[in-house]
Amino acid sequence: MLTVTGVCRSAGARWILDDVTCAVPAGSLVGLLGPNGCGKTTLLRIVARLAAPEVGRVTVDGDDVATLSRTTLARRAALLAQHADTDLDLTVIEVVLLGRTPHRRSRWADSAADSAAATDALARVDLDGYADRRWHTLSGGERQRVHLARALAQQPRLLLLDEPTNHLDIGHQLHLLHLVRRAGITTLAALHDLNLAAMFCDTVVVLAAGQVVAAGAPAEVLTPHLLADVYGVHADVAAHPTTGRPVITYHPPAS
Ligand SMILES: Nc1ncnc2c1ncn2[C@@H]1O[C@H](COP(=O)(O)OP(=O)(O)OP(=O)(O)O)[C@@H](O)[C@H]1O
Repeated sequence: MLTVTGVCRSAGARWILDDVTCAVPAGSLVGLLGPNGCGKTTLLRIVARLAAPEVGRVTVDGDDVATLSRTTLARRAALLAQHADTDLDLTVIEVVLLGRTPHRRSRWADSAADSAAATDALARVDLDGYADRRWHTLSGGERQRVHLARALAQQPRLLLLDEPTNHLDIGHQLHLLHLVRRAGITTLAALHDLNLAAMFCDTVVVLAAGQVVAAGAPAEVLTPHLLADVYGVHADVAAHPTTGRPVITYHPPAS
């Protein structure tokens, strides 16, 4: 389980996260929503301890992340960053094996378990046969899937995803979120596509200007009123005939 309690973070003279409290129950997928610049990436980075909060606390399975060693935290939590890239001339399997770093017994050799975890992770993102391809020859969507494979190979208890469906075609967007949901890993995912969030997330947390303005089941939170308030858009929200989950149809802006 992930808990975030009273987290504040400033940049210059303003708060970019202002008293943020939220939780991701064990095994659930929580969508972190909100418009550009509302603080989603900053919050994910604080949970991954790439940035520190000025106030507040983050715990993973009961332990304050500030007290965990880098290796212990890396064994527990994997972050798929928004603009993950590498300039190194690596093959796909070498990138995926980077996810094994916190588990390695030897700095120099991959164990059978490392190789098995990496090969399995590549298959799960639908990239069998890509192991020996060079990273720089991959398309944007293929790179995104390799990065997810790296995070899965890390075998984390907590998965932090920053816009994981970026660059992916609709088939792979659905496949990725289905995969994440079925993996049963405690996951906090920043998402811009509200229909995908509604389809896959157990609950959603909506940030606006660094504050939590709504949290709960997608059907409770994703109302026309909230979409107008937070995103400034007009939309109809209907219940899916089979799942009951919200389906959003946007209206073009009035000219
Ligand atoms: N180092 C920094 N210095 C100044 N401002 C910053 C810094 N880091 C983030 N910000 C600002 O904090 C706010 C939150 O940024 P953040 O990247 O967390 O937003 P986001 O919700 O992930 O946005 P997006 O949906 O566009 O990716 C933005 O206004 C951003 O410009």
